[in-house]
Amino acid sequence: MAAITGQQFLDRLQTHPPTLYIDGERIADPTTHPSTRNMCQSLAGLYDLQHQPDLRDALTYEENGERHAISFMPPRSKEDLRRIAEAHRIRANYSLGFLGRAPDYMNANVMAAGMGADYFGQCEASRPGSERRDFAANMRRYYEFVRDNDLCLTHALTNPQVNRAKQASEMPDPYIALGVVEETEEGVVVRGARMMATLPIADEILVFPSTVLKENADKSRYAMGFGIPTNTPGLSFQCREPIDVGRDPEDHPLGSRFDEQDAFVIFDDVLVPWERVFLLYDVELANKAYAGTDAVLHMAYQVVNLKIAKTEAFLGTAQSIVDAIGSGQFQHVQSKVAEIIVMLEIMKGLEAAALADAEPNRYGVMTPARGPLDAARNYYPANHARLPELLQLLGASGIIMMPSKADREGPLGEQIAKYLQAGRATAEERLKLFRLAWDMSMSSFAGRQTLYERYFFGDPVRMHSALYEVFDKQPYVERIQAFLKREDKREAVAADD
Ligand SMILES: Cc1cc2c(cc1C)N(C[C@H](O)[C@H](O)[C@H](O)COP(=O)(O)OP(=O)(O)OC[C@H]1O[C@@H](n3cnc4c(N)ncnc43)[C@H](O)[C@@H]1O)c1[nH]c(=O)[nH]c(=O)c1N2
Ligand SMILES: O=C(O)Cc1ccc(O)cc1
Repeated sequence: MAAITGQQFLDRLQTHPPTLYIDGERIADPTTHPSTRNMCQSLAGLYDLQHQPDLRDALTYEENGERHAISFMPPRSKEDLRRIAEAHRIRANYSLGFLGRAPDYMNANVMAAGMGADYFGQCEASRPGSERRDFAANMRRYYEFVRDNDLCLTHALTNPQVNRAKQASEMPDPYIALGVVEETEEGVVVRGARMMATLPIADEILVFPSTVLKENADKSRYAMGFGIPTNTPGLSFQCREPIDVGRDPEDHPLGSRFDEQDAFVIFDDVLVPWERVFLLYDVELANKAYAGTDAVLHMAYQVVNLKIAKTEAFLGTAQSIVDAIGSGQFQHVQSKVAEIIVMLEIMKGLEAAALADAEPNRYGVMTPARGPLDAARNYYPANHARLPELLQLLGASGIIMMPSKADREGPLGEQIAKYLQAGRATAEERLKLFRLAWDMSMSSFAGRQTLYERYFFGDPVRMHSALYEVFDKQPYVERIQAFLKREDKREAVAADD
């Protein structure tokens, strides 16, 4: 198989549904359940893009006579990276950048991990040469399996938020955090939970090392990496309250389409077959897994392109509001739109710098530069919340006074058409626009987005610390030291009389 169609995605999900629970109910078929079916359709639409004749070349690449999604392509040159970025942006525009975890993100993860599979071979529990316990071979095969079947992946890294002052082993129960219970002939049995998996409507879950395991020991039952089907026995996804509440897309233009869901993941003695194990017990390897394979950089490259598309959507919406209500001559209004332009140009500049300074990594994969990507993934979470705030400031009461489609078609329809028209738009056009602005800035969909942007790449506090640790500050310290020691010549120049 190769790049799949939307229908193939839906068929697969219907025949192998993940064990999802929403509001106390087991979801037998996510493709038809009211809380999840629209999201399934949106994902199907995203898969269909790669078969659209005008996009096929941009979104897929050929390998061994098959066409695969381009986000699986190991970039070998800057031109490859540029093509991947273009595909990320095309796919991001499908959701105006509001689908945080479209499959491209995890595709970038498994591509980089697959290319850097030797990293996992260093694990002491790995048995190179053995058919099932060779972790490097397992990681390589898993990448090919995911690519060849165009699988949709979710992932879960963090432990339950029980007590952040304690290590996993110090919790009230040793299996609150996900841990290995035993090894068997077939694989490892794991028990416990992971806090967050966005897009549980997926074929597989990748359980990778928790961002930073604070274990004191070198070896830990909590250090692990594996990938298994989302319908594996013993695995359950407790979903959060749905945001898609069945409203017309005209009323909830984003929430009715792109509720990607977030789930708490429970592993009730789940057997992970040996051939799906990539890392075990090794705390140091676990803590560095994303950096050691450069997966974090390829994921960040997808992210920076996605956030460019999202910022462009905020800019387009902001300016449409300004145009609709005729506020563009006010200087503070111009200044607010200019703020979005500045954010956009910063993100575009960082993306361009990451590409310009890309270099092949130790596995021969052309890898975007770390510095600009680290800047982007620290900058955007800190500044994103200003974007919905700016829409609120520009739209004011218009963002709340938005009769629905049913209202427009109801007894007050004529009055609504008259009083809620805009200087340069009919009431219908104006209300559709303001509904979008509301879903970007005010609704529960927007609220979840704001939290997502703050945390999806990790805790910003610890990300800043990590940047502080890795960034080489010494040359700048030395420059200042040299300046402080400089003794300039101070003789007066003789006056020229
Ligand atoms: C909407 C959404 C969606 C997702 C995710 C989050 C959200 C909000 N995440 C999880 C994300 O990786 C996670 O939120 C961050 O890593 C932060 O971890 P916690 O949420 O557990 O906060 P945590 O509980 O660690 O922090 C809470 C507060 O305590 C502070 N704190 C805690 N420990 C600290 C320490 N040691 N030092 C300093 N400060 C500390 C933090 O700074 C913060 O203010 C996720 N993950 C994933 O694996 N897959 C996914 O798909 C998603 N999806
Ligand atoms: O934990 C990391 O080091 C990188 C990372 C962060 C978020 C994520 O979703 C995947 C990887």
